Amino acid sequence: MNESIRTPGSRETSLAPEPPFGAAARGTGLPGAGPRAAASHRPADHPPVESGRVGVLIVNLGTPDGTDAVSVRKYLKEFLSDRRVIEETGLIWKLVLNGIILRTRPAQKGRDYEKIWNTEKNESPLKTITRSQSEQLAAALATVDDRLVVDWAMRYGNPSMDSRLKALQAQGCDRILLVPLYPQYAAATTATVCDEAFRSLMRMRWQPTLRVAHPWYDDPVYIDALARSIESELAKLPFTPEVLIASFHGIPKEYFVKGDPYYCHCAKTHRLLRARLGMDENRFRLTFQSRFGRAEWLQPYTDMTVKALAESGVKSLAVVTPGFTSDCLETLEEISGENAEIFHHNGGERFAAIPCLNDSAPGMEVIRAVVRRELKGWVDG
Ligand SMILES: C=CC1=C(C)c2cc3[nH]c(cc4nc(cc5[nH]c(cc1n2)c(C)c5CCC(=O)O)C(CCC(=O)O)=C4C)c(C)c3C=C
Ligand SMILES: [Fe+2]
Ligand SMILES: [Fe+2]
Repeated sequence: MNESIRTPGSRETSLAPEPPFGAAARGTGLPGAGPRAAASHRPADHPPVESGRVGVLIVNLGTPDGTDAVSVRKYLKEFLSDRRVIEETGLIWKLVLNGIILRTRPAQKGRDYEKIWNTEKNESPLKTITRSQSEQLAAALATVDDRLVVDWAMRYGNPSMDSRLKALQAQGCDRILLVPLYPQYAAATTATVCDEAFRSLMRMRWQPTLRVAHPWYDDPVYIDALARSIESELAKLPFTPEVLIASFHGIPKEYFVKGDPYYCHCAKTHRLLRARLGMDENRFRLTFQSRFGRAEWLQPYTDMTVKALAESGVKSLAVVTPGFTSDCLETLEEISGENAEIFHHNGGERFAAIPCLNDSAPGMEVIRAVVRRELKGWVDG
């Protein structure tokens, strides 16, 4: 282990429990200084306590457990009942949700999920990729400090945040870094991860100390990884696209008007990436996808831009989705499927969807850089 690294478990003062239960227990025999379990002087009626480890929990949005309508309905109900996602909570919305959306959308979306499903693992790509990111991060951090424990969870569906936070605590993590896997902050994504974490902590007597990673929309490591990935993907294409679109998931315009920084974060990512790629605004466009419902969302809309470009005579187009840490329904079906079709249907000829950073080498560089930065003061090295 790196001698220069000091983590909480290496400090005498963090041993648990101190008097009145008597002298603190020594190490448990696990590598390094932690975790430690209070044993020798613990009163018989006090439960064993482990501490001294540092958890890192990466959290993605969520996904259904299966493509059948029942699984998709369960997932959509949890997702669309979250007030951070749908801020409208009145009776009319409840009637629309239960009477229309949850009756029709699960079967439709189930068919879309079937098109992209990872049949080998029987799960969605979002889950496969998030697990791999967690495993690769764990392997990288194992060489930094053996008290670090890495895990992954989904905000909606499985594995739940509550179950993984409890599992980290049971392994002795009394400090946990939460990493919502969204480079751009939005209340509908980042804030709801925090809400859920604290809901889980509300039920704990001894809460771990929690840190939340700052969004990395303008981090040079992220911009550089995106640029390198785009350049290498474009180099593989048999054509040079006349236009490149950076398509981000949208949010209702009203959320932006009320003060959500999401639009500004996306615009900044796009501006920095455009400068890094040396493209002008006509060649590299910013758009927003995945509109839901009748209200106005952030504009320009991806599908309408794709259609307008094709109609205006653009024959070759590439779309990159920098706001998604992993490929998912919104990139694999909506962009590679629906938007490619819109482009071809309106006169476009060559369309390419550039993969997300996923668990690629540049993608892992970004996650590692974010985690190492946010762990400072807890784990330095
Ligand atoms: C209805 C409101 C929605 C808001 C606001 C919203 C914001 C938002 N979502 C993502 C990332 C993802 N969304 C995904 C799917 C998805 N999103 C919504 C709705 C809102 N999203 C729905 C209903 C769905 C499910 C599919 C559907 O029924 O259309 C996914 C993909 C999940 C998967 O399983 O692959 C991601 C990822 C962000 C980043 C965001 C705000 C910034
Ligand atoms: Fe979404
Ligand atoms: Fe969509």
